Amino acid sequence: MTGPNPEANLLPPTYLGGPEITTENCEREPIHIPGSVQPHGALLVVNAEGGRVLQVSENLPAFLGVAAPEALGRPLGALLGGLTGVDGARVEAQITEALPDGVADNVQFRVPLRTGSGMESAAPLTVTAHRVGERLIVELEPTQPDTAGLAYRRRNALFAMEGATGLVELAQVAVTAARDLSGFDRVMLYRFAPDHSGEVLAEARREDLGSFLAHRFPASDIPPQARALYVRHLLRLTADVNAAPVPLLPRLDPGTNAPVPLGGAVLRATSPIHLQYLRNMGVASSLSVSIVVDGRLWGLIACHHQTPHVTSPELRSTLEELGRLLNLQVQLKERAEVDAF
Ligand SMILES: C=CC1=C(C)/C(=C/C2=[NH+]C(=C\c3[nH]c(/C=C4\NC(=O)[C@@H](C)\C4=C/C)c(C)c3CCC(=O)O)/C(CCC(=O)O)=C2C)NC1=O
Repeated sequence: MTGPNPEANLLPPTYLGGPEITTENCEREPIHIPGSVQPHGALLVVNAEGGRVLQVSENLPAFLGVAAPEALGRPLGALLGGLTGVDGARVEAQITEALPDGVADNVQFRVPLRTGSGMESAAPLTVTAHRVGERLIVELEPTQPDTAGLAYRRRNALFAMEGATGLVELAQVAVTAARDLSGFDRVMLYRFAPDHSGEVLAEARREDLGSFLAHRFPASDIPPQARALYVRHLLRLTADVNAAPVPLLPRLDPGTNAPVPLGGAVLRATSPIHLQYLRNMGVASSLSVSIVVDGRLWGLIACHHQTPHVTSPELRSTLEELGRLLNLQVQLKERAEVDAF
C-alpha cells in the first residue's frame, strides 16, 4: 500500500498508511483510522489492562494542562486527578468497570467532571469512553450549557413522534423535533433506495435557506465503507469543516504499531473528501444519525449548520434516541405496509 501523497489537493491526510485518495477511489479511504481528531475536544488511548496512556491528541494541554509527551505512560487516573475537584482514580475505576473486556465497541460510558481550573477550557469537561479490544478510547469535551430543559423537550419530541401516522408525517415530525432540540439551520430525513442512492423525505430548515426536499443524491455521496461504519456507530459530527485535524501522539498505537480504530469516537477527524463536499454545499458543520432497520442503513437524520456548531454529548445522545425511535417506527410501518399488501 503506498502512503498518502502529500501533494494531493486535500487537507494533510488524516488517515495513516492508506492509499492516495481522490474522488475516483474514495470508497477505499480508511475513514476509521484517521490518526487525528477534531480540535473541539481531546482524545486519549489507554491500555485497558493497567490504565496507562498510550496515545494522546496533541491538543491535550488545552484540556488537561499537561504537555502531550508528558502524558504518555502515565495512569489515566493521575492525569484526570490534575483537574480541580476530580477524583481521577475513581473516574478511571468507573470507566474500567463500565467497559469490561469483550464489551461491544458501540457501548459508551459518560461522566461529567468538575471545572478544570487554569486551563483554556474553563468550562466543565465531560468524559465519554468506549472500548475497542484492549484499548479504552477516552474523549474529553467541554460541557455545553444547552442541556437545560433537554429532558422535557426530549420527552415532548418522543410524544410527538409516537403520535405521527404514516411514514412521511413521522419523518416531518422527527426532523422538526430534531431541529427544535439541536438548533441546526437545516435537518433532513434522508432515505436510501435499494441502489444506495437517496432522497430527502422531510426537511425542517431556516426560512432563508433553499430547500432540498425531494432532491435525490447518488450512491457515491456516501460510499460503502461509510455506510458500513454508520450501521455500527449511529452518530457522527463534523463541528467545523475548516478546523485543522489534530494528530495523535504517537501516530500509531505503540502496542500494535498500527493506527487505533476511531470509528466509535465522536472526535474522529472527518474524511478530507467529505469536508470538501460539505464546503461545496456551503455547510460549515454536519451531524448525522443513522436509521438502521433490520440491520441495514435505511436512512439518516442529516443536520447542517452554516457556521461551526458543536453539539453537547447530552444533546447527541438525545438525537441518537430520536434515531432509535425512528428505527422502531419505520420498521413497524414498513412491516404494516407489507402485511397490508
Ligand atoms: C442532503 C443530502 C446529503 C447527502 C447525500 C450527504 C452525504 C453524506 N456523505 C457522508 C459521508 C461521506 N462521504 C464520503 C465520500 C464522498 N462523498 C462524495 O460525494 C464523493 C465525492 C465521495 C468520495 C468520492 C465519505 C468518505 C464520507 C465519510 C465521512 C466520515 O464519516 O469521515 C455523510 C455522513 C457524514 C455527515 O453526517 O456529514 C453524509 C450525510 N449529506 C447530505 O446532507
